[in-house]
Amino acid sequence: MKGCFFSDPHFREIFNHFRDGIFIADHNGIALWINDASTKQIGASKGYVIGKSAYELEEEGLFTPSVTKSVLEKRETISRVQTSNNRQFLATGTLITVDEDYSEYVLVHVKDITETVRSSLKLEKAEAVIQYYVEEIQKMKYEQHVDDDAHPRLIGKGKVHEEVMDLVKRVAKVDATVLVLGETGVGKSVIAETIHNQSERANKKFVQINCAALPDSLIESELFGYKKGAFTGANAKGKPGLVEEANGGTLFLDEIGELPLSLQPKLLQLLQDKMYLPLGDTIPRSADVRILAATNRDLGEMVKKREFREDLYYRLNVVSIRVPPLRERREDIIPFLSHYMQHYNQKYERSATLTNEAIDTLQSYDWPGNIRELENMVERMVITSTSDVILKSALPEKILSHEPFHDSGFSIDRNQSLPLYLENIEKQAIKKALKEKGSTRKAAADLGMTQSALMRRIKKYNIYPK
Ligand SMILES: Nc1ncnc2c1ncn2[C@@H]1O[C@H](COP(=O)(O)OP(=O)(O)OP(=O)(O)O)[C@@H](O)[C@H]1O
Repeated sequence: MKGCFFSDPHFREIFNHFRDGIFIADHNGIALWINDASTKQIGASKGYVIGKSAYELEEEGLFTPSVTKSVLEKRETISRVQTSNNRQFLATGTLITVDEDYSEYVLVHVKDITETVRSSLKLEKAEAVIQYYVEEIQKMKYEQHVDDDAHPRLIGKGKVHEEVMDLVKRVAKVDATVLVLGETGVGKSVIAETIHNQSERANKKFVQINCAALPDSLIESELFGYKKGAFTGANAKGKPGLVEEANGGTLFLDEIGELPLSLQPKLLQLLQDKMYLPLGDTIPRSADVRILAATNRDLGEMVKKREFREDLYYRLNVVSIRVPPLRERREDIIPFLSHYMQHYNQKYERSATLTNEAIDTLQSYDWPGNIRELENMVERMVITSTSDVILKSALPEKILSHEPFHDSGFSIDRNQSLPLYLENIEKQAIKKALKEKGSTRKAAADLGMTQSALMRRIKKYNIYPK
Protein backbone atom coordinates (compact mmCIF):
# COMPACT_ATOMS: atom_id res chain seq x y z
CA MET A 1 0.00 0.00 0.00
CA LYS A 2 2.73 2.39 1.06
CA GLY A 3 3.97 4.53 -1.77
CA CYS A 4 1.41 3.27 -4.28
CA PHE A 5 -1.11 6.05 -4.03
CA PHE A 6 1.59 8.74 -3.80
CA SER A 7 3.09 7.44 -6.99
CA ASP A 8 -0.25 7.65 -8.77
CA PRO A 9 0.12 10.65 -11.12
CA HIS A 10 -3.63 11.41 -10.95
CA PHE A 11 -3.49 11.61 -7.22
CA ARG A 12 -0.48 13.94 -7.35
CA GLU A 13 -2.03 16.13 -10.06
CA ILE A 14 -5.22 16.59 -8.08
CA PHE A 15 -3.53 17.47 -4.81
CA ASN A 16 -0.87 19.65 -6.42
CA HIS A 17 -3.70 21.84 -7.69
CA PHE A 18 -5.04 22.27 -4.18
CA ARG A 19 -4.22 25.79 -2.94
CA ASP A 20 -3.85 24.69 0.71
CA GLY A 21 -0.90 22.60 1.89
CA ILE A 22 -1.19 18.83 2.33
CA PHE A 23 1.35 17.02 4.43
CA ILE A 24 1.13 13.25 4.85
CA ALA A 25 3.22 11.37 7.41
CA ASP A 26 3.35 7.78 8.59
CA HIS A 27 2.80 6.47 12.13
CA ASN A 28 6.35 7.56 13.06
CA GLY A 29 5.82 11.08 11.78
CA ILE A 30 8.01 10.52 8.69
CA ALA A 31 6.92 12.73 5.80
CA LEU A 32 5.62 10.52 2.99
CA TRP A 33 4.35 13.15 0.64
CA ILE A 34 3.63 16.89 0.46
CA ASN A 35 1.86 18.82 -2.26
CA ASP A 36 3.19 21.84 -4.17
CA ALA A 37 1.40 24.34 -1.91
CA SER A 38 3.07 22.73 1.09
CA THR A 39 6.57 23.09 -0.41
CA LYS A 40 5.90 26.82 -0.88
CA GLN A 41 4.57 27.15 2.65
CA ILE A 42 7.52 25.36 4.21
CA GLY A 43 10.05 26.86 1.83
CA ALA A 44 11.71 23.48 1.09
CA SER A 45 11.55 21.05 -1.83
CA LYS A 46 9.71 17.74 -1.78
CA GLY A 47 13.03 15.95 -2.03
CA TYR A 48 14.24 17.68 1.07
CA VAL A 49 11.15 17.09 3.15
CA ILE A 50 10.02 13.59 2.16
CA GLY A 51 11.72 10.97 4.27
CA LYS A 52 12.42 13.29 7.18
CA SER A 53 10.43 13.12 10.36
CA ALA A 54 8.11 15.94 11.41
CA TYR A 55 10.13 16.15 14.63
CA GLU A 56 13.31 16.84 12.66
CA LEU A 57 11.62 19.35 10.39
CA GLU A 58 10.24 21.16 13.41
CA GLU A 59 13.69 21.25 14.98
CA GLU A 60 15.12 22.67 11.76
CA GLY A 61 12.55 25.45 12.08
CA LEU A 62 10.60 24.65 8.90
CA PHE A 63 7.43 24.95 10.92
CA THR A 64 6.51 25.34 14.57
CA PRO A 65 4.80 23.65 16.26
CA SER A 66 4.47 20.29 14.53
CA VAL A 67 0.83 19.22 14.32
CA THR A 68 1.86 15.71 13.23
CA LYS A 69 3.69 15.28 16.51
CA SER A 70 0.65 16.37 18.54
CA VAL A 71 -1.70 14.11 16.57
CA LEU A 72 0.54 11.09 17.14
CA GLU A 73 0.85 11.89 20.83
CA LYS A 74 -2.81 12.67 21.50
CA ARG A 75 -4.25 10.35 18.81
CA GLU A 76 -6.98 12.82 17.91
CA THR A 77 -7.67 15.56 15.39
CA ILE A 78 -5.80 18.70 16.36
CA SER A 79 -5.74 22.26 15.01
CA ARG A 80 -2.90 24.65 15.71
CA VAL A 81 -1.74 27.99 14.44
CA GLN A 82 1.62 27.26 12.90
CA THR A 83 4.38 29.62 11.85
CA SER A 84 6.50 28.95 8.83
CA ASN A 85 8.58 31.39 6.80
CA ASN A 86 7.21 34.25 8.90
CA ARG A 87 3.67 33.47 7.85
CA GLN A 88 0.85 32.04 9.84
CA PHE A 89 -1.06 28.88 9.04
CA LEU A 90 -3.96 27.01 10.48
CA ALA A 91 -2.82 23.38 10.45
CA THR A 92 -5.35 20.64 11.14
CA GLY A 93 -3.98 17.13 11.55
CA THR A 94 -6.11 14.00 11.47
CA LEU A 95 -5.11 10.46 12.34
CA ILE A 96 -6.20 8.03 9.66
CA THR A 97 -6.26 4.27 10.18
CA VAL A 98 -6.56 2.09 7.11
CA ASP A 99 -9.00 -0.77 7.87
CA GLU A 100 -7.28 -3.18 5.50
CA ASP A 101 -3.96 -3.45 7.35
CA TYR A 102 -4.42 -1.09 10.34
CA SER A 103 -1.66 1.09 9.03
CA GLU A 104 -1.75 4.65 10.36
CA TYR A 105 -1.17 7.99 8.64
CA VAL A 106 -1.34 11.59 9.66
CA LEU A 107 -2.98 13.91 7.16
CA VAL A 108 -2.31 17.59 7.78
CA HIS A 109 -4.27 20.26 6.01
CA VAL A 110 -2.46 23.61 6.18
CA LYS A 111 -4.27 26.84 5.39
CA ASP A 112 -2.49 30.17 5.09
CA ILE A 113 -4.18 32.58 7.49
CA THR A 114 -1.58 35.36 7.46
CA GLU A 115 -3.92 37.84 5.77
CA THR A 116 -6.83 36.92 8.02
CA VAL A 117 -4.68 37.42 11.11
CA ARG A 118 -3.35 40.70 9.74
CA SER A 119 -6.85 41.96 8.97
CA SER A 120 -8.07 40.93 12.35
CA LEU A 121 -5.13 42.74 13.96
CA LYS A 122 -5.87 45.73 11.77
CA LEU A 123 -9.50 45.53 12.82
CA GLU A 124 -8.53 45.34 16.47
CA LYS A 125 -6.27 48.35 16.05
CA ALA A 126 -8.99 50.25 14.21
CA GLU A 127 -11.44 49.40 16.95
CA ALA A 128 -9.02 50.64 19.59
CA VAL A 129 -8.56 53.90 17.67
CA ILE A 130 -12.33 54.33 17.33
CA GLN A 131 -12.80 53.66 21.03
CA TYR A 132 -10.12 56.23 21.80
CA TYR A 133 -11.89 58.86 19.71
CA VAL A 134 -15.29 58.02 21.21
CA GLU A 135 -13.84 58.57 24.68
CA GLU A 136 -12.13 61.79 23.59
CA ILE A 137 -15.38 63.10 22.09
CA GLN A 138 -17.25 62.21 25.25
CA LYS A 139 -14.63 64.03 27.30
CA MET A 140 -14.82 67.09 25.05
CA LYS A 141 -18.58 67.05 25.22
CA TYR A 142 -18.41 66.86 28.96
CA GLU A 143 -15.97 69.73 29.15
CA GLN A 144 -18.19 71.79 26.86
CA HIS A 145 -21.15 70.90 29.02
CA VAL A 146 -19.57 72.02 32.22
CA ASP A 147 -18.82 75.39 30.73
CA ASP A 148 -22.29 76.35 29.75
CA ASP A 149 -24.97 77.68 32.07
CA ALA A 150 -27.06 74.55 32.19
CA HIS A 151 -24.04 72.51 33.29
CA PRO A 152 -21.96 74.73 35.56
CA ARG A 153 -18.32 73.86 36.06
CA LEU A 154 -17.97 72.16 39.39
CA ILE A 155 -16.41 74.49 41.87
CA GLY A 156 -14.30 73.21 44.70
CA LYS A 157 -10.61 72.99 45.37
CA GLY A 158 -10.28 71.40 48.76
CA LYS A 159 -9.54 67.84 49.79
CA VAL A 160 -13.17 67.15 50.69
CA HIS A 161 -14.33 68.23 47.23
CA GLU A 162 -11.62 66.13 45.60
CA GLU A 163 -12.66 63.06 47.56
CA VAL A 164 -16.27 63.48 46.43
CA MET A 165 -15.18 63.97 42.82
CA ASP A 166 -12.98 60.88 42.99
CA LEU A 167 -15.92 58.80 44.11
CA VAL A 168 -18.11 60.37 41.41
CA LYS A 169 -15.58 59.36 38.79
CA ARG A 170 -15.46 55.80 40.05
CA VAL A 171 -19.21 55.27 40.31
CA ALA A 172 -19.78 56.92 36.93
CA LYS A 173 -17.95 54.04 35.27
CA VAL A 174 -20.23 51.34 36.67
CA ASP A 175 -23.93 51.16 35.94
CA ALA A 176 -24.99 50.86 39.59
CA THR A 177 -27.76 52.71 41.36
CA VAL A 178 -26.38 55.58 43.40
CA LEU A 179 -27.93 57.37 46.35
CA VAL A 180 -26.67 60.94 46.78
CA LEU A 181 -26.99 62.17 50.34
CA GLY A 182 -26.58 65.61 51.82
CA GLU A 183 -28.23 68.68 53.25
CA THR A 184 -30.32 70.99 51.15
CA GLY A 185 -28.41 73.05 48.60
CA VAL A 186 -25.10 71.15 48.82
CA GLY A 187 -25.17 70.23 45.15
CA LYS A 188 -26.72 66.76 45.11
CA SER A 189 -28.43 67.36 41.76
CA VAL A 190 -25.20 68.69 40.31
CA ILE A 191 -23.38 65.56 41.49
CA ALA A 192 -26.06 63.29 40.00
CA GLU A 193 -25.79 65.05 36.64
CA THR A 194 -22.01 64.81 36.77
CA ILE A 195 -22.24 61.06 37.33
CA HIS A 196 -24.43 60.82 34.23
CA ASN A 197 -22.16 63.07 32.16
CA GLN A 198 -19.13 60.97 33.03
CA SER A 199 -20.88 57.66 32.41
CA GLU A 200 -21.27 55.60 29.26
CA ARG A 201 -24.85 56.90 29.09
CA ALA A 202 -23.64 60.49 28.62
CA ASN A 203 -24.92 60.61 25.06
CA LYS A 204 -28.40 59.68 26.21
CA LYS A 205 -30.85 61.67 28.28
CA PHE A 206 -30.53 62.71 31.92
CA VAL A 207 -34.12 62.94 33.14
CA GLN A 208 -34.90 64.44 36.50
CA ILE A 209 -38.00 64.35 38.69
CA ASN A 210 -38.42 66.01 42.06
CA CYS A 211 -40.63 63.72 44.11
CA ALA A 212 -41.44 66.53 46.54
CA ALA A 213 -42.57 68.95 43.88
CA LEU A 214 -45.47 66.91 42.52
CA PRO A 215 -48.69 65.89 44.24
CA ASP A 216 -48.73 62.17 45.06
CA SER A 217 -51.53 61.59 42.58
CA LEU A 218 -49.40 62.85 39.68
CA ILE A 219 -46.07 61.20 40.39
CA GLU A 220 -47.13 57.79 39.10
CA SER A 221 -48.36 59.02 35.73
CA GLU A 222 -45.38 61.36 35.37
CA LEU A 223 -42.95 58.57 36.08
CA PHE A 224 -44.52 55.60 34.39
CA GLY A 225 -46.87 57.25 31.88
CA TYR A 226 -50.35 56.05 31.10
CA LYS A 227 -52.29 54.19 28.47
CA LYS A 228 -54.99 56.02 26.56
CA GLY A 229 -58.20 56.38 28.56
CA ALA A 230 -56.42 55.35 31.77
CA PHE A 231 -58.32 57.90 33.82
CA THR A 232 -60.70 60.82 33.35
CA GLY A 233 -58.88 63.90 32.24
CA ALA A 234 -56.03 61.87 30.80
CA ASN A 235 -54.71 62.69 27.37
CA ALA A 236 -56.77 60.68 24.88
CA LYS A 237 -53.64 59.29 23.23
CA GLY A 238 -51.98 58.24 26.44
CA LYS A 239 -48.64 59.62 27.56
CA PRO A 240 -45.15 58.20 27.89
CA GLY A 241 -43.62 58.62 31.33
CA LEU A 242 -40.19 59.85 32.36
CA VAL A 243 -38.95 56.25 32.63
CA GLU A 244 -39.55 55.84 28.91
CA GLU A 245 -38.04 59.25 28.18
CA ALA A 246 -34.91 58.25 30.07
CA ASN A 247 -34.59 54.94 28.22
CA GLY A 248 -30.93 54.26 27.52
CA GLY A 249 -30.00 57.12 29.83
CA THR A 250 -30.33 58.09 33.47
CA LEU A 251 -33.36 58.81 35.63
CA PHE A 252 -32.64 61.01 38.63
CA LEU A 253 -35.18 60.88 41.45
CA ASP A 254 -34.60 63.95 43.56
CA GLU A 255 -36.01 64.03 47.12
CA ILE A 256 -36.65 60.27 46.96
CA GLY A 257 -37.70 60.35 50.64
CA GLU A 258 -40.92 62.02 49.49
CA LEU A 259 -41.86 59.21 47.10
CA PRO A 260 -45.28 57.98 48.30
CA LEU A 261 -45.19 54.57 49.99
CA SER A 262 -47.86 53.35 47.58
CA LEU A 263 -45.50 53.92 44.63
CA GLN A 264 -42.41 52.44 46.19
CA PRO A 265 -43.10 48.82 45.09
CA LYS A 266 -43.34 50.02 41.49
CA LEU A 267 -39.97 51.69 41.71
CA LEU A 268 -38.57 48.57 43.35
CA GLN A 269 -39.78 46.49 40.42
CA LEU A 270 -38.12 48.91 38.02
CA LEU A 271 -34.87 48.62 39.94
CA GLN A 272 -34.99 44.85 40.27
CA ASP A 273 -36.42 43.69 36.97
CA LYS A 274 -36.06 46.78 34.79
CA MET A 275 -39.80 46.42 34.17
CA TYR A 276 -42.71 48.75 34.83
CA LEU A 277 -46.40 49.07 34.13
CA PRO A 278 -47.81 52.32 32.75
CA LEU A 279 -51.06 53.42 34.43
CA GLY A 280 -54.06 51.60 33.02
CA ASP A 281 -51.89 49.13 31.12
CA THR A 282 -51.72 45.39 31.62
CA ILE A 283 -48.55 44.62 29.69
CA PRO A 284 -45.33 45.41 31.57
CA ARG A 285 -42.67 47.30 29.64
CA SER A 286 -38.97 47.04 29.95
CA ALA A 287 -36.70 50.01 30.47
CA ASP A 288 -32.96 50.35 30.26
CA VAL A 289 -32.43 53.16 32.75
CA ARG A 290 -29.81 53.86 35.34
CA ILE A 291 -31.40 55.16 38.53
CA LEU A 292 -29.79 57.85 40.63
CA ALA A 293 -31.60 59.21 43.67
CA ALA A 294 -30.98 61.96 46.19
CA THR A 295 -32.32 62.92 49.56
CA ASN A 296 -31.60 65.20 52.48
CA ARG A 297 -33.61 62.94 54.76
CA ASP A 298 -32.38 60.10 56.92
CA LEU A 299 -33.82 57.18 54.95
CA GLY A 300 -32.59 54.68 57.55
CA GLU A 301 -34.64 56.48 60.18
CA MET A 302 -37.62 56.61 57.81
CA VAL A 303 -37.33 52.84 57.34
CA LYS A 304 -37.47 52.38 61.13
CA LYS A 305 -40.59 54.51 61.26
CA ARG A 306 -42.04 52.52 58.35
CA GLU A 307 -42.22 55.63 56.22
CA PHE A 308 -39.91 54.11 53.62
CA ARG A 309 -39.69 50.53 52.39
CA GLU A 310 -36.66 48.69 53.66
CA ASP A 311 -36.19 46.63 50.46
CA LEU A 312 -36.27 49.76 48.33
CA TYR A 313 -33.85 51.48 50.67
CA TYR A 314 -31.29 48.67 50.24
CA ARG A 315 -31.78 48.63 46.48
CA LEU A 316 -31.20 52.36 46.22
CA ASN A 317 -28.32 52.39 48.63
CA VAL A 318 -26.01 50.11 46.62
CA VAL A 319 -23.53 52.95 46.45
CA SER A 320 -24.01 56.18 48.34
CA ILE A 321 -22.20 59.47 48.02
CA ARG A 322 -22.43 61.99 50.83
CA VAL A 323 -21.99 65.54 49.65
CA PRO A 324 -20.64 67.43 52.68
CA PRO A 325 -22.17 70.75 53.74
CA LEU A 326 -20.28 73.94 53.03
CA ARG A 327 -19.28 74.32 56.67
CA GLU A 328 -17.28 71.08 56.36
CA ARG A 329 -15.38 72.43 53.35
CA ARG A 330 -14.83 76.04 54.24
CA GLU A 331 -11.91 76.17 51.82
CA ASP A 332 -14.51 76.13 49.02
CA ILE A 333 -16.41 79.19 50.31
CA ILE A 334 -14.08 81.76 48.71
CA PRO A 335 -14.06 80.03 45.30
CA PHE A 336 -17.87 79.96 45.41
CA LEU A 337 -18.01 83.62 46.44
CA SER A 338 -15.73 84.71 43.66
CA HIS A 339 -17.56 82.56 41.10
CA TYR A 340 -20.96 83.99 41.97
CA MET A 341 -19.67 87.57 42.39
CA GLN A 342 -18.26 87.38 38.89
CA HIS A 343 -21.41 85.77 37.52
CA TYR A 344 -23.84 88.29 39.01
CA ASN A 345 -21.62 91.31 38.37
CA GLN A 346 -21.71 90.32 34.74
CA LYS A 347 -25.41 89.63 34.76
CA TYR A 348 -26.36 92.93 36.40
CA GLU A 349 -23.53 94.94 34.86
CA ARG A 350 -21.99 95.80 38.21
CA SER A 351 -18.46 95.65 39.53
CA ALA A 352 -19.10 94.98 43.17
CA THR A 353 -16.38 93.55 45.41
CA LEU A 354 -16.38 92.27 48.98
CA THR A 355 -14.00 93.72 51.55
CA ASN A 356 -11.64 91.31 53.31
CA GLU A 357 -13.59 91.79 56.50
CA ALA A 358 -16.82 90.84 54.72
CA ILE A 359 -15.13 87.78 53.22
CA ASP A 360 -13.86 86.71 56.67
CA THR A 361 -17.37 86.94 58.05
CA LEU A 362 -18.80 84.96 55.16
CA GLN A 363 -16.13 82.34 55.56
CA SER A 364 -16.91 81.78 59.20
CA TYR A 365 -20.67 81.63 58.63
CA ASP A 366 -22.17 78.13 58.73
CA TRP A 367 -24.33 78.39 55.59
CA PRO A 368 -27.24 76.15 56.64
CA GLY A 369 -28.68 76.56 53.14
CA ASN A 370 -25.27 75.74 51.67
CA ILE A 371 -24.37 76.73 48.11
CA ARG A 372 -27.89 77.77 47.22
CA GLU A 373 -27.95 80.16 50.18
CA LEU A 374 -24.53 81.52 49.25
CA GLU A 375 -25.55 82.07 45.65
CA ASN A 376 -28.78 83.85 46.64
CA MET A 377 -26.93 86.02 49.11
CA VAL A 378 -24.37 87.08 46.51
CA GLU A 379 -27.07 87.86 43.96
CA ARG A 380 -28.98 89.96 46.48
CA MET A 381 -25.84 91.84 47.55
CA VAL A 382 -24.83 92.59 43.98
CA ILE A 383 -28.31 93.91 43.20
CA THR A 384 -28.88 95.91 46.37
CA SER A 385 -25.46 97.28 47.29
CA THR A 386 -25.37 101.03 46.78
CA SER A 387 -21.60 101.11 46.59
CA ASP A 388 -19.22 98.94 44.58
CA VAL A 389 -17.42 98.02 47.78
CA ILE A 390 -19.49 95.70 49.93
CA LEU A 391 -18.61 96.22 53.55
CA LYS A 392 -19.12 93.68 56.27
CA SER A 393 -21.83 95.91 57.75
CA ALA A 394 -23.79 95.58 54.52
CA LEU A 395 -24.04 91.79 54.88
CA PRO A 396 -27.44 90.36 55.75
CA GLU A 397 -28.42 90.58 59.40
CA LYS A 398 -28.88 86.81 59.46
CA ILE A 399 -25.19 86.30 58.71
CA LEU A 400 -23.96 89.02 61.04
CA SER A 401 -26.16 87.77 63.85
CA HIS A 402 -24.44 84.39 63.69
CA GLU A 403 -21.07 85.97 64.33
CA PRO A 404 -19.89 85.78 67.91
CA PHE A 405 -20.50 89.16 69.60
CA HIS A 406 -22.10 90.33 66.40
CA ASP A 407 -24.22 93.26 67.52
CA SER A 408 -22.09 94.50 70.36
CA GLY A 409 -19.90 96.68 68.24
CA PHE A 410 -17.11 94.66 69.92
CA SER A 411 -13.78 94.74 68.36
CA ILE A 412 -11.63 91.98 69.72
CA ASP A 413 -8.07 91.30 68.84
CA ARG A 414 -7.96 87.52 68.80
CA ASN A 415 -4.23 87.48 69.05
CA GLN A 416 -4.47 88.49 72.68
CA SER A 417 -3.83 86.05 75.51
CA LEU A 418 -7.00 84.33 76.69
CA PRO A 419 -7.38 86.20 80.03
CA LEU A 420 -6.91 89.52 78.27
CA TYR A 421 -9.26 88.44 75.52
CA LEU A 422 -11.96 87.51 78.07
CA GLU A 423 -11.46 90.74 80.01
CA ASN A 424 -11.88 92.68 76.83
CA ILE A 425 -15.14 90.90 76.08
CA GLU A 426 -16.36 91.61 79.61
CA LYS A 427 -15.38 95.26 79.36
CA GLN A 428 -17.12 95.74 76.05
CA ALA A 429 -20.24 93.88 77.18
CA ILE A 430 -20.48 96.17 80.23
CA LYS A 431 -19.98 99.32 78.12
CA LYS A 432 -22.67 98.19 75.72
CA ALA A 433 -25.17 97.34 78.49
CA LEU A 434 -24.56 100.71 80.20
CA LYS A 435 -25.03 102.56 76.95
CA GLU A 436 -28.22 100.70 76.05
CA LYS A 437 -29.85 100.52 79.49
CA GLY A 438 -28.86 103.94 80.79
CA SER A 439 -28.44 102.91 84.48
CA THR A 440 -26.14 100.56 86.38
CA ARG A 441 -29.15 98.81 87.97
CA LYS A 442 -30.75 98.00 84.62
CA ALA A 443 -27.39 97.16 83.04
CA ALA A 444 -26.59 94.73 85.88
CA ALA A 445 -29.96 93.04 85.45
CA ASP A 446 -29.31 92.77 81.71
CA LEU A 447 -25.90 91.26 82.29
CA GLY A 448 -27.21 88.85 84.91
CA MET A 449 -25.11 90.16 87.80
CA THR A 450 -25.67 92.13 90.96
CA GLN A 451 -25.35 95.90 90.89
CA SER A 452 -22.37 95.77 93.29
CA ALA A 453 -20.56 93.19 91.13
CA LEU A 454 -21.08 95.47 88.15
CA MET A 455 -19.76 98.45 90.11
CA ARG A 456 -16.60 96.51 91.01
CA ARG A 457 -15.93 95.80 87.35
CA ILE A 458 -16.68 99.35 86.28
CA LYS A 459 -14.01 100.42 88.70
CA LYS A 460 -11.60 97.73 87.56
CA TYR A 461 -11.91 98.65 83.91
CA ASN A 462 -12.11 102.40 84.47
CA ILE A 463 -15.43 102.63 82.71
CA TYR A 464 -17.29 105.84 83.18
CA PRO A 465 -21.01 105.43 82.67
CA LYS A 466 -22.32 108.24 80.51
N1 LIG B 1 -19.62 72.16 43.02
C1 LIG B 1 -20.47 73.06 42.52
N2 LIG B 1 -20.04 73.95 41.63
C2 LIG B 1 -20.85 74.90 41.13
N3 LIG B 1 -22.13 75.05 41.49
C3 LIG B 1 -22.61 74.20 42.37
C4 LIG B 1 -21.82 73.16 42.94
N4 LIG B 1 -22.57 72.44 43.81
C5 LIG B 1 -23.78 73.04 43.78
N5 LIG B 1 -23.81 74.08 42.93
C6 LIG B 1 -24.95 74.99 42.70
O1 LIG B 1 -25.63 75.12 43.93
C7 LIG B 1 -27.03 75.14 43.76
C8 LIG B 1 -27.65 74.03 44.58
O2 LIG B 1 -27.25 72.76 44.05
P1 LIG B 1 -28.26 71.55 43.94
O3 LIG B 1 -29.60 71.98 43.46
O4 LIG B 1 -27.59 70.49 43.17
O5 LIG B 1 -28.35 71.15 45.46
P2 LIG B 1 -29.18 69.96 46.11
O6 LIG B 1 -28.34 69.38 47.15
O7 LIG B 1 -29.70 69.06 45.05
O8 LIG B 1 -30.37 70.76 46.78
P3 LIG B 1 -31.81 70.20 47.28
O9 LIG B 1 -31.55 69.19 48.34
O10 LIG B 1 -32.47 71.42 47.81
O11 LIG B 1 -32.45 69.63 46.06
C9 LIG B 1 -27.27 75.01 42.28
O12 LIG B 1 -27.45 76.31 41.74
C10 LIG B 1 -25.99 74.41 41.76
O13 LIG B 1 -25.74 74.80 40.43
